[in-house]
Amino acid sequence: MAYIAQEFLDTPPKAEVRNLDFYYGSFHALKKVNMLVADKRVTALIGPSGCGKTTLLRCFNRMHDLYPGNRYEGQIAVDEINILGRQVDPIEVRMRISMVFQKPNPFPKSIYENVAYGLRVRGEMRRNIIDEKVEKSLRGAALWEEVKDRLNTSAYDLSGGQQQRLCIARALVSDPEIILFDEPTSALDPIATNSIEKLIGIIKEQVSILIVTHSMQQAARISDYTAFMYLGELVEFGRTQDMFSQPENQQTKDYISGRFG
Ligand SMILES: Nc1ncnc2c1ncn2[C@@H]1O[C@H](COP(=O)(O)OP(=O)(O)OP(=O)(O)O)[C@@H](O)[C@H]1O
Repeated sequence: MAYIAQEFLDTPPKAEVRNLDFYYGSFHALKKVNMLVADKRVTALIGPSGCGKTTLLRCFNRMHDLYPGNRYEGQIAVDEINILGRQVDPIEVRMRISMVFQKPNPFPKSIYENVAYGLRVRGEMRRNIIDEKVEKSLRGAALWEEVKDRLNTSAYDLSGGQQQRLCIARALVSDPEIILFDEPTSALDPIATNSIEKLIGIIKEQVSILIVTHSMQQAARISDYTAFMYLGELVEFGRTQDMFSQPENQQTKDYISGRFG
């Protein structure tokens, strides 16, 4: 899809994907993707299985760098700096842009240590600062009241929904500018899903959010903008309301109405 004008958004773009191609070895997984991520808004990535949603999401925090043979071409500019640039440290990028995965994946540590870990690896040693930030992040993830009296117990003793909120607290602790969510509720029941969706609505007041979802209802409920992908291309990008009521592209229309995928 061609370049999207910044004026299209109701807030300035936090990130801008420009002519992005991505290759897994010789497999061309993303093809000239252009997209905007509006500041303090939720952008949903939708499309049939294998279209490249997760691949695109992972470009944003340089996850692909962990495997040899992967290659990017093009740019993802965050505040006008290309985070795919060779001079940019991927570890730095992952502090600014954190990720929450499909399955809750707490570390085999206490609730407290799960959140504190991100601070410790950055060299934070001051106990009072760590305490403060752990509490703030757990509050931000709507988990504090449930765990404040058992911070030193194992994260594995939490329910799936609580574990996912713990992972959100872990993502929040580095004060990220963008949070990437890869199907964050697909392993959760409807009640836990509802609480994560509500939470995303609150977090977006502070942070820009990009979310991959297979649920059209979820995209419609929580996102402000939606990007529809197909076979590695970004086919349509628009305001979620418009996209779901009057998609411009026939493929988008077919997908949204459940006619394929
Ligand atoms: N590590 C890899 N090596 C080679 N090809 C890969 C790799 N990971 C993904 N692919 C391929 O890249 C394409 C896009 O995959 P991706 O996981 O991004 O799709 P997706 O839209 O997120 O799918 P789903 O909705 O099923 O999670 C697919 O054809 C997939 O087979």
